Amino acid sequence: MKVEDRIIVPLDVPSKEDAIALVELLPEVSFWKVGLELFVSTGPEIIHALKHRQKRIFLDLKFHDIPNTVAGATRVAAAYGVDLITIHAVAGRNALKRAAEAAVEGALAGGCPPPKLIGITLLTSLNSRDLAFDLKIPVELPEFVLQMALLAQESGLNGAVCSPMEVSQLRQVCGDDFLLVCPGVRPQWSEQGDQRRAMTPLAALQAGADYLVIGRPITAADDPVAAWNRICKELAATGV
Ligand SMILES: O=c1ccn([C@@H]2O[C@H](COP(=O)(O)O)[C@@H](O)[C@H]2O)c(=O)[nH]1
Repeated sequence: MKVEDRIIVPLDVPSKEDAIALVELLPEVSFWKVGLELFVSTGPEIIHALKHRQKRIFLDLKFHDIPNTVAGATRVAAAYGVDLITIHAVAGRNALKRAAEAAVEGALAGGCPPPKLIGITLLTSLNSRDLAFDLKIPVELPEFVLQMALLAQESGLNGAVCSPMEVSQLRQVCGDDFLLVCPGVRPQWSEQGDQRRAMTPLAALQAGADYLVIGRPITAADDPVAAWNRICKELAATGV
């Protein structure tokens, strides 16, 4: 796969019009992420619009609820024919297992291939201090992320979302077939914003990430096309 096809760009915008404007501005982006803001605004309309343009879709709604509710939401989302769906691993083993079953049922009902389900381990906007002092989780951050990834894997999910800082450990323990998707990716020339566990695109890929999620360094740049080209050029130059 070409390196640019391993970059997922989030459509973190408030309307369908804004989203389509970005998609048309960046025709070389093949994989787009639809998150909470856009989906709350447009519902499945944006999914249909992206599919109509032959784009791959990461539906990042981060389901986190009781098993019956997570399963119901996953079943409906899987029928849209999206490629990736996120569920918080802390929803628990039963919710994750029910989601894995529901994804297959939903895809069958929608007549499309089942999406890959990936578990959120720990949001990349959180650091060790947040984990220990605010969330009161008495486990070192890398260990917590690993345990959440293993829970996702044991429950039948296809992969996990983690920061580039944990990807190498997860790759080693979870194996090559477990999909690792990394937000918290920042080129050296961009601002960190609210990301707390960030690394560069090259470092994330070298550590073993399958996909990178890179948003504001591209979409909030003065010239998004130039920012996209710069990231792709920098990666291509390294031969990753
Ligand atoms: O742990 C997570 C899970 C999801 N995200 C999402 O990724 C993008 C990152 O956007 P940037 O603009 O590159 O920060 C965003 O849509 C988040 O909802 C994450 O950042 N961390």
